[in-house]
Amino acid sequence: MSSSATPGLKNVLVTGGAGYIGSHVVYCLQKTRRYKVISIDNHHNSLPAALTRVAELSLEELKASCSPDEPTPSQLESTKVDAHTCDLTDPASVRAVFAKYGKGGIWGVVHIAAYKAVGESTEIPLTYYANNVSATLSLLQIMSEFDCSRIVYSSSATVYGTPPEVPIPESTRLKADSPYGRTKVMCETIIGDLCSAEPDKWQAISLRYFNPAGAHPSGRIGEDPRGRPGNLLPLLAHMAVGRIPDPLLKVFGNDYPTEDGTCVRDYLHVLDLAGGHLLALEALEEGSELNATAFADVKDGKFKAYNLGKGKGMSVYQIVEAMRKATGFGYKTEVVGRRRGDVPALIADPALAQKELGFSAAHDLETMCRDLWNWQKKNPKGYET
Ligand SMILES: O=c1ccn([C@@H]2O[C@H](COP(=O)(O)OP(=O)(O)O[C@H]3O[C@H](CO)[C@H](O)[C@H](O)[C@H]3O)[C@@H](O)[C@H]2O)c(=O)[nH]1
Repeated sequence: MSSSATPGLKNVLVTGGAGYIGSHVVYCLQKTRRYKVISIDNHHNSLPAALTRVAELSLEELKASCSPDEPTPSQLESTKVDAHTCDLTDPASVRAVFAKYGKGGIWGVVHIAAYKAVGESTEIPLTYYANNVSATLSLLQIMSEFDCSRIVYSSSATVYGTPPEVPIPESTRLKADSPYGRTKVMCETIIGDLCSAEPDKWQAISLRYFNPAGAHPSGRIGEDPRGRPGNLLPLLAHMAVGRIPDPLLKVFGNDYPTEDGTCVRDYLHVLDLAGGHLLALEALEEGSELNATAFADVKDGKFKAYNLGKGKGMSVYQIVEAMRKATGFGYKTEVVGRRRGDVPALIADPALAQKELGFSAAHDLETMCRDLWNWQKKNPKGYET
């Protein structure tokens, strides 16, 4: 063990720790007081301030929960993040982070960092393959060198492309429609192959995210996209807070085979999504109950993929209405042509994650929109405020 070990805490490396999902995952890990988080982020689409806020929030919550007693040194340590600004495509700097903790010093990895814009990936595919696939390969090689062989991988509903049916079970064939989606399929394949090749060493869980939204209810951490948001909920939040001149929501198509003609997605609260990562990490703990359940039926290496969604679809118009209620803003909409790459409906079948991990996306749409608006109101310019 390295000198960087804190008794009672497992060291977990989170890639993309300062991002929207990463920061909420780090918060959830810290809340257990069982992990010490190390973060790697290149700040391509995030700011270091996110992790400063997470650490402050965790410390405040810890002190409040201990009071009148003082937190223990291990509890205090769990609220700190060892944050590194480095790029996963640069093996030397990633290796230096692992070297700091030594062989076996990092217990597991939550690998979130990736480029994620579907449209952009069709324009610059090589950048996506390099940043998402090559970087993952390099990370796995470095993990192997340092005897770290537990990984929770951030995948996406995009791996299903246009699914033959909704809700979508994990057994659905993978057939991504974009370079971005194919990077996710490739990384799942690589990780699965590794688990098959060395079944006594590697264990991995891939989490296929549906559409995360919302923010921590404190309004201290949330989504802070650079420039004009491309995704629906942050765009509506930016409109309501006055960041978009002449706000007009372009609805990408109302001629889909859905109830109101607009696309349907499965939106879930980001804290529910982040909680799924905790369950996945627990399932990678040898001897744990979740470990036994998750891998009970696995024959060819310990690799498992789970959908993280609510199992409930919402149309674009339903989302606009929910945000109108949350913000009081009078959204104007205009129907335009379909957006390239959009599919009519993506709804998770979350039964497997519920049964094997005990996962539940408990927050409702109203809470999701309220928390998103609370974050946006308090931070009209995001972390730059
Ligand atoms: O200005 C807008 C923006 C979005 N939409 C619609 O709103 C819905 C949701 O769109 P988002 O861009 O918010 O989300 P997507 O489902 O397209 O994308 C999400 O899911 C993808 C997988 O399907 C990827 O993982 C991606 O990174 C992630 O943001 C879609 O029907 C889209 O057509 C509009 O009508 N107008």
